[in-house]
Amino acid sequence: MSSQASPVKVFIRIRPTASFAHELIECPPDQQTLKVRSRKDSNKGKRNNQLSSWVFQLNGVLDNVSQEDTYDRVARSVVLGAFAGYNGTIMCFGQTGAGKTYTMTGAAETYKHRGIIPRALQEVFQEVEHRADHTFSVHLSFLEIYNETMVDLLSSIKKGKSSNSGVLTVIEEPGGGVSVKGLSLHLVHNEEEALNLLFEGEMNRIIGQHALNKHSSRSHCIFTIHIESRSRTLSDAKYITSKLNLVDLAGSERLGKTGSEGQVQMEAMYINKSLSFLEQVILALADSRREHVPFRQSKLTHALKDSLGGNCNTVLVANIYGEAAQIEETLSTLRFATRMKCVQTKPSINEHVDPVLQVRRLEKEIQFLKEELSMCNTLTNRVGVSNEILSERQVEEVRSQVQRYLSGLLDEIPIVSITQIQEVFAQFKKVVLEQQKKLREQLGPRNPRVEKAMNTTPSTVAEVQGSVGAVGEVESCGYGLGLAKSSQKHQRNVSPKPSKARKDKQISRKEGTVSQAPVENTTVQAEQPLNITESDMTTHEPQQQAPEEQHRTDSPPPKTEAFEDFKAERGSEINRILKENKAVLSERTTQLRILTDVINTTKRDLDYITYELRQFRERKQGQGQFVSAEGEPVLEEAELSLVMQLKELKNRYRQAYEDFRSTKTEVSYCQHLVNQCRTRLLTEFERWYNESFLFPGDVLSVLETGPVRPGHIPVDKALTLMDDEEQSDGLPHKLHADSTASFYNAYNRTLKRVRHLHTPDTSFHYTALK
Ligand SMILES: Nc1ncnc2c1ncn2[C@@H]1O[C@H](COP(=O)(O)OP(=O)(O)OP(=O)(O)O)[C@@H](O)[C@H]1O
Repeated sequence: MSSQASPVKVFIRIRPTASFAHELIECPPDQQTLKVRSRKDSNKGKRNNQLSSWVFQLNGVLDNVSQEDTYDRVARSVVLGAFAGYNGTIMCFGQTGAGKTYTMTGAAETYKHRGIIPRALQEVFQEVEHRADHTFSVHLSFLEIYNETMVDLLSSIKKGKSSNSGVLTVIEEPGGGVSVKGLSLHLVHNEEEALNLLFEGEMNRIIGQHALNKHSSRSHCIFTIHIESRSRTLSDAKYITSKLNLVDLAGSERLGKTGSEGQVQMEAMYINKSLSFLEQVILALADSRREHVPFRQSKLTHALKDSLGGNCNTVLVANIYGEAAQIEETLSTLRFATRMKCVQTKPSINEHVDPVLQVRRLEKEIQFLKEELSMCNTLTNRVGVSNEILSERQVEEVRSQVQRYLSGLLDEIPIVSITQIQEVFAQFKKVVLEQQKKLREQLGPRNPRVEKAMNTTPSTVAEVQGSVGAVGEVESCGYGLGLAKSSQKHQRNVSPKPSKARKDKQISRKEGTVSQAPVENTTVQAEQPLNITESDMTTHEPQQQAPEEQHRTDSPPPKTEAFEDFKAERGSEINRILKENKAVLSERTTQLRILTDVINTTKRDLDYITYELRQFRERKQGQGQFVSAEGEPVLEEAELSLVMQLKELKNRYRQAYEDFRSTKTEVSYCQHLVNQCRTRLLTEFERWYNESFLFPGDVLSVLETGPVRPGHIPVDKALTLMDDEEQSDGLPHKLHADSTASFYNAYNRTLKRVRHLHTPDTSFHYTALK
């Protein structure tokens, strides 16, 4: 539970005395300030006449305050906080004989002078009685730390709950709290039982005698009240716990003042040492820059770890003398108290869930839901529907249904109940996993990339089955997944849906006069110049994916999308070259068409003039021949004109035919380049797609040793594409495939050379390449 930091509350309690040093200690009426003066120069260790003064701001100064008022001001809120689930710690600190035990336990012989512990016990049991809507259990423990040894002050009491009868050890709990393993816990039902234990423990405390206190406590004591509270009204598995640590620390003492000797002196050394560790912990806690707090240095600081730096409401009572003789120790105590004020704790409610009750509650809820479901089924005439866990026989029946469904013997699996549906899914999953396993075995030794590809869950069982040793789904534009059987041939026009790009092309064909011939069959036929088409400009763009392919999750992206991505990124350069080649091809094709028209027109004109000339000559034959004065035959003007026309047309025809032939060569060459680029684009895309989404390169090489899949050009062929072309196509220009850039440069250079070979007076000029 979230909590806010709150500082430790600090009170000063002054032991009443007849010789109160009014000139040195002043208690202003606000009861929260203490002014102290001292004549002693603490640096030099000797008295002088200079007065030093200090002002201490505290949460309360208890001067001549009764035990009852002390309890009310110091302890009441902490005790009541325990009923809300907050841990609380109240501890008394101070010089030996200053009144710590008096404050904490009080004078046992007088009821009126009883201290915080008996009053807290009284309050606890009063609250237990008042809070009838809760059940409480109260346990007590009483720990003494004497000369760095932990002692269970209630170990002599029978019936105590103890996790260990041997040595006591401080253990740290998961939430940051601490507990003492082996310390006995005693269930108490009322105040009296609790007080019995308190007094029993007090009796067992080690008491010593020295100059300042006849009954000096020689140990630190932690009396703990453990409270557990559960609601009677709510059938809740939640419950809260809290513990109240009531700590009576041993008093600091100056051996010179107490005159301790022997055992008491040794005890004093232990006490002072552990109090010094306590001061170090407080200093560390008060300094926000300190990362480490040395709690484990002593048993006392370790046992008080959660009281000092944990989720606890913590209050310190610093007990001091009012006499001038103890002013130095008083100042020392007040300085410690001031530091303690800087320590922050984070009180939070200790709420728990009882696992047994939780299970019981959930069982009840399940039962209730079952009854409600059964009622629902009855109301909707679904009698006999059971949502119980399926028996082995029923599971077997579902398995059989799934098998028959997968093999096509069963059209659908009837839905019977939720549990049956879940079992159907489980059986499907089994089938998928089995198929994956088989596939792995077929692909040979484990390969992380194969694993990755295999772990991509296919969308359907059929898909998995289809991919095992059989041809994959023939995707649009001839792309295939999986291995192709040798018997399976590629059918180019399988896909029923044209891609958007293809649709666009078809629209443009309608508008123009473009042939519908498929790409593979496109060749530029020199013998049929009039049939030159633009169909070779059609790209091999992938067609629309099948719908189920599009909606697959955890599967490779549709090839149409992937191809578009590929063209925009990885294959952008080759795609750009392809586009430019196609543009040049288009331009040359247009030129070729124009030349064809010119040739045809010229030929028609030639035929016509030839015919006219023949007619003219036939007519002339009957009229005789004109001759010149020298007797040479002379052409009439009309005949001469026809002859001149004929000559000119022949020249034009010859020139046009020459141009046509060279343009046709260019078209042929451009077409070849376009095909080459396209093949390369598709090959590289195919490889990229397979490597990126399907199989790693080494698997590909295995796959590609078999027959060529539909639309799939073997990778080794693709890689040696340029070499193959150099050897086999007989092109006059060498193509260098070091990179797409050099490829394109070579292409441009070739075109320029072809252009240069043409005579400048040709009627048809090449458009400059970009
Ligand atoms: N506020 C008080 N009113 C009346 N008597 C007091 C008060 N404070 C202390 N005393 C008396 O002073 C004596 C010493 O007190 P106490 O034993 O509580 O000191 P202490 O701090 O516990 O000493 P030590 O550290 O040596 O155990 C006791 O006789 C006690 O009754």
